[in-house]
Amino acid sequence: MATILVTGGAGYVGSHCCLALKRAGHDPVVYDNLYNGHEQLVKWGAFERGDIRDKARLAEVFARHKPDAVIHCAALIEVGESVKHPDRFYDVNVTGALTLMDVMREAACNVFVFSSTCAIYGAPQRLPMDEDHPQAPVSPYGWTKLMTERASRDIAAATGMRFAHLRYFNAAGAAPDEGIGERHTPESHALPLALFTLLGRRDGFKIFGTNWDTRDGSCLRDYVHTLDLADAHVRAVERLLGGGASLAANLGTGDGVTVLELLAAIERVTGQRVDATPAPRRDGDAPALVADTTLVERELSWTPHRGIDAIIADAWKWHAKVEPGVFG
Ligand SMILES: NC(=O)c1ccc[n+]([C@@H]2O[C@H](COP(=O)([O-])OP(=O)(O)OC[C@H]3O[C@@H](n4cnc5c(N)ncnc54)[C@H](O)[C@@H]3O)[C@@H](O)[C@H]2O)c1
Ligand SMILES: O=c1ccn([C@@H]2O[C@H](COP(=O)(O)OP(=O)(O)O[C@H]3O[C@H](CO)[C@@H](O)[C@H](O)[C@H]3O)[C@@H](O)[C@H]2O)c(=O)[nH]1
Repeated sequence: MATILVTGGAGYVGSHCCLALKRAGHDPVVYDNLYNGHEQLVKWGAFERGDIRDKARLAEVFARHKPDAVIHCAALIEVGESVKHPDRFYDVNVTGALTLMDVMREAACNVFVFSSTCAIYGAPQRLPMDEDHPQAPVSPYGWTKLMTERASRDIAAATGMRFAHLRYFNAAGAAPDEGIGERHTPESHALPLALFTLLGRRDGFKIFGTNWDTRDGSCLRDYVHTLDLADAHVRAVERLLGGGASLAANLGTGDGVTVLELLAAIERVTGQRVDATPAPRRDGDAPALVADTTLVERELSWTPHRGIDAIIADAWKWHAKVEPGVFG
């Protein structure tokens, strides 16, 4: 059993990582400033409130819990906001990661699992996208993630730290039976927004572009269940703690789903039709993003077990039944 510090563990992906760590026999400790997180989502270990840019507070938490490894999920995540306020994103996502790795070095904590993103690749030059795809982010958010990957690679070479850069495609789904799921404020992701329409929390769903070069004209994405994502984090931590080599790996399913297919799947799963209307393309969107998962299957023996219907069913149960109770 290892003690794992999960930064951003009061957030969406981080809370699922804590559940998976606990199920695997480990001891998660959440470090989060609650900027976008929720204390109600911290259910499987200690909670330490703090900012990843606060070196003294981090050092105190490392001294108290002596983590064997870090899963670094804490970040600002809104791509559009990163265009408006790049300084904030570089500060939290890059300075915060550097501060965290500095404290890790001082505490002789050598395992760093990092929430990266397919946004580091930028516009797709080939599909599916493998890890050697050219890296040319189109937003400051993507750059902060790429810079953190680069910095941790260099720090690892100098210090002996080992890393796993996990490049998520579209995280989706929930663990409603465990009382955790997605709650971003503001929400910008397609699946929760479509479900909010069914729940009367939004007036209608806008399909951002219907003339893309895809099989039905709407954008194609690779949705991966957060429980599958979390399982990959546990595998990555265990590999590195066991002395395994660093890696950078895509986390996706390899199967693309268009926005129109997502809406059809929602109708299939919930029995209700989303009121959706075509709208102009959203700035910064790529037409299609799909992962090549060969590397992660080989290196972590990881395959996602939940397809789009299971993702929607869990998200639907979370938003419709569980989330209102969790947040009062
Ligand atoms: N959701 C996705 O589809 C997706 C895709 C690719 C990558 N990612 C990455 O996964 C990670 C988690 O994303 P998420 O969807 O769970 O977002 P989230 O907002 O739910 O979680 C991020 C957490 O980080 C915390 N945080 C923010 N700034 C902090 C700071 N300065 N100090 C301490 N804690 C801070 C927030 O309070 C929040 O709990 C992020 O790094 C994100 O970039 C997410
Ligand atoms: O109201 C909406 C919201 C989204 N979409 C479309 O749905 C798809 C998925 O959008 P969204 O759920 O917002 O995810 P992405 O924009 O694909 O962003 C994901 O992929 C990025 C990498 O490109 C990551 O950085 C993000 O964190 C992650 O959420 C895109 O084609 C959007 O254009 C709509 O049509 N209507």
